[in-house]
Amino acid sequence: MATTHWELYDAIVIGAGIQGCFTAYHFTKNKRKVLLLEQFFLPHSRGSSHGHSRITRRAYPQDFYTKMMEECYEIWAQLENESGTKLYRQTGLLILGRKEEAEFRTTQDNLSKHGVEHKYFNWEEMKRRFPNIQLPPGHGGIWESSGGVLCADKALKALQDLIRQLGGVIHDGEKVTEIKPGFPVTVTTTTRTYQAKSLVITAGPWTNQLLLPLGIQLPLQTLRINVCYWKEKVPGSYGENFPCFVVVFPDLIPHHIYGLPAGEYPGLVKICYHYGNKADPDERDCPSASPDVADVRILSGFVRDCLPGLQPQPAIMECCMYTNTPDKNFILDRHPKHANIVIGAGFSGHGFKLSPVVGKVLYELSVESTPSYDLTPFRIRRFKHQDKASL
Ligand SMILES: Cc1cc2nc3c(=O)[nH]c(=O)nc-3n(C[C@H](O)[C@H](O)[C@H](O)COP(=O)(O)OP(=O)(O)OC[C@H]3O[C@@H](n4cnc5c(N)ncnc54)[C@H](O)[C@@H]3O)c2cc1C
Ligand SMILES: O=C(O)[C@@H]1CCCC=N1
Repeated sequence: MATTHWELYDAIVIGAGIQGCFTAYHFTKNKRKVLLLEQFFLPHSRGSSHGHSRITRRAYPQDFYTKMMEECYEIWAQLENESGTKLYRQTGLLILGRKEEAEFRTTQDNLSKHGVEHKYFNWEEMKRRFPNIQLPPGHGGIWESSGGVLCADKALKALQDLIRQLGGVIHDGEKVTEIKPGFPVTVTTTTRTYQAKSLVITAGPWTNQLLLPLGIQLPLQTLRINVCYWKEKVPGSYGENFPCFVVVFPDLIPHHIYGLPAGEYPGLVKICYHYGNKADPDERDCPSASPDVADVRILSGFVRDCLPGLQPQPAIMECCMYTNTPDKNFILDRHPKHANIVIGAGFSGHGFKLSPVVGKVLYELSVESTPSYDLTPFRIRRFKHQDKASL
């Protein structure tokens, strides 16, 4: 039976992925008592935040993300200073596509509007500057020099160390099994019961499991993503001086492809498809899941045609989870009936870079201070006519 722990926390945060860690970090920075609960022993690789690397960039078609990224870059730098750990490598980033295509053009316009340094390279310029990228005719690249790589595992460790140093409490290996709404909110795990003034749920692909007894289901799709690594034919050709890239070829490939320079594993370039197979996070690796590999076939074709210096079959395949919303925008909101329960979910495969501001906003919602950003695009009520939603 779970024993009761009689300390009243300002907040309990469920889930020590990057969003829960940054939320707990903002609580401790603001001198609030926070308890971060994680079902698995840390570190673990069963959610969405593990692995060595993530892309960071300001290049987005939606200007609310570009705006948020300004402060994200500042907080990432602050975290580097406070932890004494290098977390960001500036590699530059290319968005590859066609000027005539809406998303490509909106991204370029958005960078101009926000004064972000960037350039457009047409097909000939791309060929000259990046001879190891072979684009289809008529395609070009938007170059954003501030794009780069974030060190994901190191960031999680840095945040968890700082949360503890600043007086926050982290309990790993404790799965939350029951939430009793109210003031205070009562949270029971596999070992103990706790109370807090507010609760933040940042449970990644497990979010709807926790929300079911709280009377809502969000329209979230949980996907198993194949994380593929591709071998350089000539060692070093896609390493040090190669940028991150995002491929936006909607006429040829239904979802984005993205890549990061070799470095994580020597001589291997990480290239993934921005879509996967539907999967329950608890059954991600079960042999019965037998995912189809249409994504890997698409990636192989892209590598063969556009990155001729790489072997066109993956050398390593790992696994990660996405939690997608129908519009691929995040959910950052309060529970519709319980105002002291805050939800951060649906990061749709692009939430890592934005986690410093996500954590700040979730903190602000919990302590009822005015959010620093307009949260209209992230509200739960935008789904009120959605089939899968029960709000
Ligand atoms: C292959 C891949 C590549 C990506 N690339 C990029 C990129 O280049 N750039 C970018 O910005 N983003 C990228 N992302 C997206 C980004 O990594 C995610 O948006 C982000 O990690 C989501 O974090 P999270 O904290 O919401 O979820 P998670 O990391 O899944 O964390 C949720 C946590 O909650 C815990 N939990 C769940 N239920 C309970 C419970 N009942 N009790 C206690 N704990 C619980 C889980 O164990 C887990 O640790 C990528 C994602 C993947 C999978
Ligand atoms: O968020 C990112 O930058 C990457 C690349 C584009 C698709 C998803 N993740």
